[in-house]
Amino acid sequence: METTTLENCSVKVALHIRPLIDNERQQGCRECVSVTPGKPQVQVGSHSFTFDHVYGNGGSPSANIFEECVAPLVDGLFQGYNATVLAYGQTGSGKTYTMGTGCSDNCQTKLIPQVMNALFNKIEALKHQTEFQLHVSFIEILKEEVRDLLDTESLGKTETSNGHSGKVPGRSPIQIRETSNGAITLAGSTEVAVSTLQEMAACLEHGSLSRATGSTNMNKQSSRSHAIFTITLEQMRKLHSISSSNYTSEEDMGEEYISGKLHLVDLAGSERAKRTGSDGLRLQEGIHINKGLLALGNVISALGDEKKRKEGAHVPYRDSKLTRLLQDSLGGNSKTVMIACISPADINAEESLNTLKYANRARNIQNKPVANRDFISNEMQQMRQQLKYLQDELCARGGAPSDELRVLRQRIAWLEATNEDLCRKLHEYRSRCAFVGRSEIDELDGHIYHEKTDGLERQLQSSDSSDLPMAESISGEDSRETGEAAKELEHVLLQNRMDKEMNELNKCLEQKESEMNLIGVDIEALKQHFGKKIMELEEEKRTVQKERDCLLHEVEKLAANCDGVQKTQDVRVQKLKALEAQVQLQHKMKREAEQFRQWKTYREKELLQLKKEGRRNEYEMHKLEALNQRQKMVLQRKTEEATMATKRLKELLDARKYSLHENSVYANGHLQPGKVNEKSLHRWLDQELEVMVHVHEVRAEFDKQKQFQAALEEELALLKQVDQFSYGQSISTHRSRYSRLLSMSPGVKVARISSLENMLGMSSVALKSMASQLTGAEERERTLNNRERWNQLRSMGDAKNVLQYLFNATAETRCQLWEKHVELKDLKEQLSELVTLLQQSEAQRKELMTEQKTCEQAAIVALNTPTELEKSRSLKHLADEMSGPLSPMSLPAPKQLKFSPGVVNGSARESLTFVDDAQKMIPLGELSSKRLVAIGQAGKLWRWKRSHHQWLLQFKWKWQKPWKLSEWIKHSDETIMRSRPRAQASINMI
Ligand SMILES: Nc1ncnc2c1ncn2[C@@H]1O[C@H](COP(=O)(O)OP(=O)(O)OP(=O)(O)O)[C@@H](O)[C@H]1O
Repeated sequence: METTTLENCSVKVALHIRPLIDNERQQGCRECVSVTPGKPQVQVGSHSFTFDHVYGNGGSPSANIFEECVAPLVDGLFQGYNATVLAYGQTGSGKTYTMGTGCSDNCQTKLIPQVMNALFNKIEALKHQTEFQLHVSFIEILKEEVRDLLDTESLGKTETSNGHSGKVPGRSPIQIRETSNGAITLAGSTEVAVSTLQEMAACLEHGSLSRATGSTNMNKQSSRSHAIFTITLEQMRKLHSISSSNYTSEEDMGEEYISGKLHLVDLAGSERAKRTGSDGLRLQEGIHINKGLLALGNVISALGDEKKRKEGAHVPYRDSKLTRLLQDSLGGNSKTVMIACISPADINAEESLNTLKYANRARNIQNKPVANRDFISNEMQQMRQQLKYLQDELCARGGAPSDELRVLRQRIAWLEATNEDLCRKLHEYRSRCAFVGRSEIDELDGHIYHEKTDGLERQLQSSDSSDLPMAESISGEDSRETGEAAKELEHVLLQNRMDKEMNELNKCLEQKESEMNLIGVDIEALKQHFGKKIMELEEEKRTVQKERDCLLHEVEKLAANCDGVQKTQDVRVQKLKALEAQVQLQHKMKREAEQFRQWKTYREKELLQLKKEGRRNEYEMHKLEALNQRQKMVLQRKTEEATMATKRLKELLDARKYSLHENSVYANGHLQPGKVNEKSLHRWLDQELEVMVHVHEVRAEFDKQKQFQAALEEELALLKQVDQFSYGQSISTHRSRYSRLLSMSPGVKVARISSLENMLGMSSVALKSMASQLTGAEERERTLNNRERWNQLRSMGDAKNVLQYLFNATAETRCQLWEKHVELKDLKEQLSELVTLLQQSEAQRKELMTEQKTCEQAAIVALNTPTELEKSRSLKHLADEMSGPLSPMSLPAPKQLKFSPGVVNGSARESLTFVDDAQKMIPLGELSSKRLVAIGQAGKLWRWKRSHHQWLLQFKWKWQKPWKLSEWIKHSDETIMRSRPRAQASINMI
């Protein structure tokens, strides 16, 4: 196989930004990717990237991808260049959508169907000079195993209950091999020969349906494997010498064999388990997907780094099956286009940035496209000569009869024309013949006619079925004879017909005349009969007219008599009408008054309602303002924290750069090894650890911020949807959670939406800045983790030193951890004590409430006390009961109050009872003995005091401050309420 090599050509990268999808819109996501107008350039936050093409979201229309990026590869395939189209991007970014590998209905806007169309159109155009053979294969890499998507048998067997692969007994898995000339092949994969577009489309559809997909939080139909659809085109092209001027003299120079492969790759998307919500099988798949993509990233990094490339650094193709299979496409002999797919949503900013960085790096990869051509000269030449010899011989044999053939053709044409003419005439005769049959032409004429027509028909038939010599016999003479006979026959027929018509008309005339004679008698009789009838009717008419005149006359007379009566009646009728009108007016007025009343009530109600609503809105507005304020403060705090963390991280990263520089200075021999080195190593290690901790901190802040943003977005989306909720199932499912939103008035809703959007904007900015720091830092961490971190250590001494330092640090950290553990345990114990205290104080509060009620009732009863004397007596009694000192002054003596000792629920209690005038006992409540004693001991003075016509029980607490009992209870309530959040916080902490 001879190969033609093109100059180095770099991997072309096209960026495809899909529009926001429904799911993202519902979450209230905003676009965070902007395209520079007229340039293939995009910005995400402070980052800017340039590609070969940018499609969607303000860039070129997506429909141009095929023409601008893929069609040149299809053309190259016909020249023998291998090609690869690679769709790369995070999960849900639109790779499958763009490629069309998930498309069962062969949608023509996707890339693979367009490739197939272009391929077959070109084959159709070239097929007269080239022989084509097409093969397709379709494989997927699922969990580091290559599966054949076109091998129905093995797929059927491998399918397990969860729809994913297992090993097939007896069938060896597909192996990746490298041929002697370095090409990568798949041993054991099915290669289906196709000759039509439909067959190829069927292969694509069939394989797409067999591909492993599953649902994740980020994509309902997420591809769980990397899929490669490969089209192999083989051509055998005839070569002709350039000097030949015309076709016949063109000299055959042999044939050229050209082959090319086009790989159409739809990668599975990178994913974060946290966001996809994957677990179990999906998580496993995700891990494998990310591993494959990481390996691809490493290959791209190795190839994209110019320095490494020049040094001929190792490219880790063998780290995964994916990179092994794409070896030709990345840095190999293929023409490659990478289509980097991203989502424009701010929620995906971090992932999109990663994709953009990788894609940007891929632009630096240099490929060396090679055309695969071969001249199969000798054997083919021989065969061609043989063919030519045979063709010549055929020509020599077939050349003589060509004149004869021409004459024969002319004859056939002439005969066909004659035949047509005769057929037309025959048709005319046949129709006339039918007419003759109907007019009952006499037998003789019929006989003549039939004989003639039969003769003619026979003639025609003979001419119809005649072969060539027979056809020659029908010459001009025969046709003249036929014409004369036809004219004769026509004339005879016409005559007969006219005779017959004449006879018939005569007959008709005779018949009519005889009828007229018969009818003539009857008409006279009928005339007489009807004349009589008319006379009778005229007479009757006259009689009826006379009767009518008489009756009219009588009516006129009667009318003249009734005139007086009529007048009175008219007056009455008028009065009645007036009355009726009055009544109706009254009714109307009543109705209107009623309507007015109803309207007024309705309006008043409405007004009330509006006022109520206004108040409610005002209240809501205040509440919302408070909420907005609170949330803004939280957001501000979070943003500040995030900014601080990001800033610290940035400082650390800068410091690390400096320390690396320091180390490398030492490594270059500028500094003396020894103490300085040791210290700088320790400093370096501290910084490394601190960077790790800060990356962790920023990541945690980032996640928190994202959660906060997600909550805001959810609320915003719901607020926007609220109006669309019909009172049905959706409202019932959301009501409990979002009743507050559902009952919001429009004004409040608008205010809330704008405040949410404001906050989202702030949050989006913070997220973007964190994402940009994080991607850089995490990527560096990954690289360092892989190999580079420990490159700082130059000797065993350094390594030991660092190890010792690390050991000390770990030991110290563990000791601190242990101390923290002990502290935590103490805290827990304190907390449980607090909880008990809380419970006790809650019980006390309840008890005090009951007491307050009892005392208040007692005070009310005391109001009815008749004399001061009785009051003081009664108070003395009360004081005795309470075993506390009492002031005798101004105390009421509620003779009706009685304390009686008793036991309730195992504790001593005093029942306070009111005895009314009829000596009826009315229970008022209970005071625990303990409480009474406590009050008695603590209180220095009890007194009843009259103020504002109300008796209130007061006592002095130990610090001599006078307290109302209700105030005292309130005070203890507040104490409990104050201690509650602290206790709750402690519980949460534990
Ligand atoms: N250009 C686009 N226009 C409209 N919708 C799109 C576009 N690209 C993708 N989508 C929609 O986005 C969703 C995700 O697309 P797709 O399945 O192609 O993503 P993917 O990158 O292949 O994901 P995965 O890696 O998980 O398989 C689908 O619902 C798809 O219809």
